[in-house]
Parts: sequence; structure tokens; C-alpha cells
Amino acid sequence: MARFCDVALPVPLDQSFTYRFEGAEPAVGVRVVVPFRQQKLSGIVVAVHDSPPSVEAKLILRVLDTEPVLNEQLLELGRWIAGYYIAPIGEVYRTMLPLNAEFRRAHGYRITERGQEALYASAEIGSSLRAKKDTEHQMLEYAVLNHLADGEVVREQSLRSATQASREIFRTMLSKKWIDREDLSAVRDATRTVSVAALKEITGKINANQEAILLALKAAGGRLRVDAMRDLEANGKPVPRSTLSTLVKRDIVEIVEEPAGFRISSLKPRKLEFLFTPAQQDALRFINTGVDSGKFTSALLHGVTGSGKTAVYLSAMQEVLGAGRSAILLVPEIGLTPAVAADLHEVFGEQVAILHSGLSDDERAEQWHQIRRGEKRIVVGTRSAVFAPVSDLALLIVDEEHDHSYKQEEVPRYHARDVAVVRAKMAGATVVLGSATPSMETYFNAEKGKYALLSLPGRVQARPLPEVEVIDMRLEFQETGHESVLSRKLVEEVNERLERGEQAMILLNRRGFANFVLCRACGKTIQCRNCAIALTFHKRDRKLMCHYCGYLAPVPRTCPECHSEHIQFFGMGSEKLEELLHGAFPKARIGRLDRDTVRGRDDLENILTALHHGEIDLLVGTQMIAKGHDIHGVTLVGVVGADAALGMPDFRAAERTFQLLTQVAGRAGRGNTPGKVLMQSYHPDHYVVDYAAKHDFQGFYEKESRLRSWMHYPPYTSLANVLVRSDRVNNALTWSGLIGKWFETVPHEGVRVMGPAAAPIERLKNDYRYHFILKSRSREQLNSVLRALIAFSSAKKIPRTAVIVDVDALSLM
Ligand SMILES: Nc1ncnc2c1ncn2[C@@H]1O[C@H](COP(=O)(O)OP(=O)(O)OP(=O)(O)O)[C@@H](O)[C@H]1O
Ligand SMILES: [Zn+2]
Repeated sequence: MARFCDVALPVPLDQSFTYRFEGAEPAVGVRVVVPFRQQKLSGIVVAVHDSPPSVEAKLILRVLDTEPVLNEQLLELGRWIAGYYIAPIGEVYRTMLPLNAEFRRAHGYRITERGQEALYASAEIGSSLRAKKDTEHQMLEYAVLNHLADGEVVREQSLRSATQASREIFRTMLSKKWIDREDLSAVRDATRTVSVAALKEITGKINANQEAILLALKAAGGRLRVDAMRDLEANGKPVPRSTLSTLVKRDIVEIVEEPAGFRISSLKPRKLEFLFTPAQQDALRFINTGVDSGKFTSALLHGVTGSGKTAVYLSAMQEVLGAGRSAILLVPEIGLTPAVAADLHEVFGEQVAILHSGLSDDERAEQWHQIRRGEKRIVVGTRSAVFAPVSDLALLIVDEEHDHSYKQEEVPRYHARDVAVVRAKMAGATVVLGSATPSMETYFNAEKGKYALLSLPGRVQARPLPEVEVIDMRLEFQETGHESVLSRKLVEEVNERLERGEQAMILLNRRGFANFVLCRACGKTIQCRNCAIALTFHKRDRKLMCHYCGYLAPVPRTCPECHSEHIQFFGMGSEKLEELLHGAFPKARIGRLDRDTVRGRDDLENILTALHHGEIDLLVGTQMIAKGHDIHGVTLVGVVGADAALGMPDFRAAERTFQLLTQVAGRAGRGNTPGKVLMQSYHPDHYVVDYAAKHDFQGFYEKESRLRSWMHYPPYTSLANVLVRSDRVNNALTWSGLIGKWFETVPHEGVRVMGPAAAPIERLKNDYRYHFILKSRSREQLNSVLRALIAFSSAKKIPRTAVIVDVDALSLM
């Protein structure tokens, strides 16, 4: 008889753990709470069996669900992710389930007898007993003991904020046995419900208070949330709470528990106010046919900017909903503004769940339950929405499939686009990857016939793509005799738009004011304390900032190295460009869009709305301005430093720059007036600039494809980046050395290994970093070498978190 189950726990270990259970057998896919190394963890049951493990199995503490939270298909998808991305299965399942709100890990401390004695002693004799020790440390210990004196358990969080004690203090106090640590992890109800009063039959005499409740119930169609009845009045006085209980006792009303947020409403199909172009119709027909076939179908929808891809997605999704099935639309981080959400509600009514990063844990959990119960059949969301537990999945769409926000840059390092394809395959669904600038991988797959290629080659309403002019900034320098940020042509064209009441955008893909601070006397640039990165000067905040770890430093008056006063600011960011534009166009209303001006979701919305309403004439910003915005008044786009990123030591630099240039150019001329683009460049004959200027995706793809093939880079090989990191440089060196030796001695046929080498960013967030790049034409060989590598590291006692395996890495930095 089955008495054991294997549980996947959210710990950085590539295995599941066996526990014993008593009583009813838990189903595979439910959550359980188990003891794990002095703490309680919540994990997923992945198997139930009767074979006892070699060491005695501990008992499961609690089963959290009556039904699986991960069905067989999602469990399988998780196994695929763990295998493909070499990620611990428990961490994969944790990522797939946004239910953190329902199991909170926490711990606290309680004073021991020995602690009470120490507290007493210190009050008696003062500090002389422990005078040798650092007095600050001692004061903190005393403060902690004092706070715990009444013997209650106090959460670490509150203890720390009350006493300012660090983890180190707790650690030493634990080792002296002055305090005990206790696990306070708590389970909250998995399904949120609300109490609803439902009208049954009215019999007998009814008084005024009772009548007030019954009237409210009738007005609401016989059902009303109990908490909504609090404000009811009869004869000018509030209705007492006991009245409802009386009605329940008399069997006139009953109280039922219903899932929170549950509302039934019918779909009101929205009429599209235009006719589809023939290309849109063809694409839609292909998608609908795929959905109807019930077989796995995959397509790339390659449509130029402004070709009406979104309309195709929405139409296909309405079709799916009409058939009573489900669809998921993935959008990049920045695509989900409140305005987009409002549109989606208009099209899909109550049936759409919108999952964005602004949701609280509770809201996210609630949406998740609604989706799983089948109350929401359309899901729109960022990366992790690919795991939405919809029933009867028919269609998965990945909008702007080239966008890097689909890659999770922490464990598990999955790419939501690729997971979407795999999930669709498992579900027999249709998957559509859409973009004006498809990634090299996706276009390669389409070329090979792995995905069908659907194209929308022109803009809607036969609007032309904008004319692009490349401005050679070397000539500009020769002709004007000085270095300028804005070319004469750009200034002239912006002025023209301002005079005509049209709008312009200027892209400079770097935020801040000055991107490095240099001492003229000793030549040192000021670096981040935690990273090998130059700090950026932010003028409005009067701070130096690290764009990698967020470290802030005051602006120094003298050089920290040589104390000279010759500190100077160099380079140009969007904040400085904005200041410059104010000088050049004093009458223009200028807005800025970057991560410094967009801190909350409302900020983005406000800027875009102002642009929509013509309240901004000129918008300057980073790549955020290039993303999907459909603003009809914009007729000019300027690009400052078009090729700045081409010099990065990264094989995707060309692809990324091409995408950025094409996307930003695509913001111009989306209304009735044709658009124009000015690209300022110091390398005007670079193929990336050239193909972007000609709107020639095909040309770019072919050229880039040849280079990738010669250099053995994706999509021609599979690539993984293995990063070895530690906050101690010696560990990082020793471990990467060990792994390097191991590669020399073990056979790794078909897999090329480069490294160890210092990572391009040698130190990041306090860690020293070395890396290996592995390439192979065979995915299987690559992954088996990676698995062997993980086993070797664990045998050598290298911490699992010190070896980061990034399969299909997007960034090698
Ligand atoms: N057939 C059509 N006729 C007229 N207008 C259309 C048609 N299809 C879509 N539109 C409108 O054209 C505009 C651009 O469409 P949409 O935003 O879907 O383009 P897109 O291909 O997603 O662009 P991008 O890739 O640049 O984000 C929208 O305002 C949309 O409502
Ligand atoms: Zn830093």
C-alpha cells in the first residue's frame, strides 16, 4: 500500500524528497507542508508510492489542497523546464504557482532560561562582565533580550525593526543558547471566499429592520454579499447585525460561501470598426483553422510595425472564447498599461484575467483560482502567465516575441516564448509568435518549416512605412567643427514638426545625466562599491547610481582616490538630453520616458496619455519609447547614438540594435501624415544601420544568419553560459579552476567549451564572476554535459547557487 510520497521543494537541489503520510493518500499535484532542515516548507507531491527511502522518512505535516493545483499537463511542463534549463524541479513548480500569499514562511525567537539569566545578570552587574566585547554588539544583545523578556515568541521582522539587531547578532545569541528559534510559517486558506446572503422564502411577520434587509436582497436579485449589507438603515437607524441572524434562523435567508470575485456575466462581442486587410484575413483564417483542428499548430506572425497584428490576436481570441475554450496572450513587461487593460475588458468582459507586475500576492492568487475554476477563459499577462491554469487551452499568443523580458534572469531561467511552444504542443493547441522584428531563433524556425510563416507586409490602410535618413555624425563634426549631440538636420526637422503642431520622439538608450564620473587629476572613474561598473550621475536625485545593483552614492566634491577637486562628468544620458532639448526648443512641451520618470504603472500611463492628447510635443526616452505605442500624432523619430550598443561584447548586439532601431522607427507615421526617421550614427555604413534604414528585415536576417553560422552561435548551435560566482574572489577562482580542470579530463564529445574566463562584468552585486561558454550542435549532448557538471560540482561541495547554468542565455555579460 502506498505510504510514501515524493515532494518537490523550493530549494536549490536537483531532486525531490520522500516523506511518509498517514491517513488519506494525497493526490499527485497537491501542495503539502513538510519539515525540511529545521523549517517548514510547502512543496508539490510529484509521486505516491510504497518504497521506503534509505533513511527514515519524516511525516508530512499537512496537506493543503483537496484537488491538485498542478494538473498532469502542468506537472509535465514543469519536468520539461527542469530538464531543459537544468533547474531544480521544486523551484520550477514554485515559479509556476503564484500562491506565495497562501503559505508565508516566517520565523521568530523566544528567550531561553539562560537568556533570562543573562538579562538579569546584565541588569545587576552592568556591562563589566562582558567588557571585553564590542559594546555596541553587547547593547544590541541586551535590547533583544529585553524585548523578549516576557517569554513570548516575536517575529524576526518585528524584532529587527524594534532593536536594529542584525542577523549576526541573532546567530551569536543562538550559539550562546540565550534564544531559541521557532518556525512561524503559516498556512492561509487556499481559496478566498465571501459570505453571501441568499433569499429563500418569505413567511410570517416582518419588522422594519427585517424588511430593510429583504428589500436590499430583492433589489440585488436575491443574492447579496453580507459585508455589503453593513450600511443598511431602517427608520434612520442602522439595522443591527442580529437581524440577519434572525432571518437565517427563521429560514427566510441562507448564508452561502462563494469564491471571492465571482460574477456571472455574458460576453458582449465588440464590433471592430474596420475591415481586415486581405493579409490579416489570411492570418486569422490560418489561426482559426489551427484551433479548430485540435492539433498542435505553430506560426510566426511577421507583420511590419503598424500592420494590425493586435487586431488579429483579439479576433482569434474572441473566436476561441465563443467556442467555450481558453486562450493566453503573453505581452512584454511594459505592454500592459491600464489603458490596454481597459480595452481588454471592453472586448472580453468579465472573462479576462489580466496578470501584471502591479498585482499584490493576494490579487495574483485570487486571479489564479478564478482561472483554474474556469471563471476566466482569457488570460493576458507578462512572462509567468504562460503557466496560467486555464482549462481546455486552445490558443497561445506571444506578442513581440523577440522581447527580452520573456526570459527570466533568475532560477529557473526559462524563456516564456519557448515554454509557450512546448505547452501548446502538450495541449494540442495553436501557438502564434508575433513580431515586426522576429528573433533570429524564431525566424530560423519559420524558415526551416518548424513554424508556419504568416506575414503582414504592409501597414493598415496602405499607410507607408516612414522614410529613414541616416545622418553621418563624422561629417557633421567635420562640417561644424565641433562635437554636437543634435545634428543640424534633426534640429531643423523637429522645429518643422513643432511649427505644424505635430509630435516627435527622440531615442537615446541610456538613462541618467552623465554615464561616468572621472577625476581629471588621477584618471580614476568612480565605480560601484558592489560591481565593476562605473556609476552614473543622476542630476535630479543629486546622486551617483549603479544601474546594475541600484547602489546610490553621494556626488563627491573631491576624488575619493587622490582628493583633487577636478571631478568631471562625461557622457550623455536621457536626463541630460532632455535638458539640452529644453535649451534647443524653448517653446516645446517636452516629456521624458525612462526608468527614472516611470516608477509606478501610473507614470507610464500618464506620459502616454499626455502624448495621445497632444499635451507633449517632444518625447525623449530610452528603449521604453520604442515599445508598441500607437500614437497617431508622431510624425518624426530621431535616434541619437544609433549604434552605441554595437560595440558591446555580446553576439546578440547587432540583433538587439536592429530590433530597437526598427521598432522605434515604427512609431512614426501611424496616423494620416506619413512619418520620417532620422538616425544619427558614427558608423552609418554598418549593416545593422543600413538594413534598419531600408526596413529590410529579410536582408538583415540573411547577413546576420551567415555571421552566426560562421561563428557557431545560435540559432546554428545550442549555447549555455555557466557562471561561477562568489563574494570571495578565492572561492570563485578555485571553483572555476576545478570545473575548468574537470572539463579537460572528462570527455565531452560534440560540446565546445570556452573558459574559464572572467565574465565581462567581473564583479556584480558583490559577487566575483567567472564563466564558461558551452556550445553544441546537439541539445542532448549539451544538456548531458551540463548535468554531469552539476553532479561534479555537488561532489566537490561547490554550493549549487554558486554555479549558474543559463541555457539559451540571452546575455553573456
Ligand atoms: N484592417 C485595419 N484597418 C484599419 N485600421 C486597422 C486595421 N487593423 C488594425 N487597425 C488599427 O491600426 C492600428 C495599428 O494596429 P496594431 O497596433 O495592431 O499594429 P501592430 O502590428 O501591433 O503594430 P506594432 O508592431 O508596431 O506594435 C491600431 O490603431 C488598430 O486599431
Ligand atoms: Zn552596482
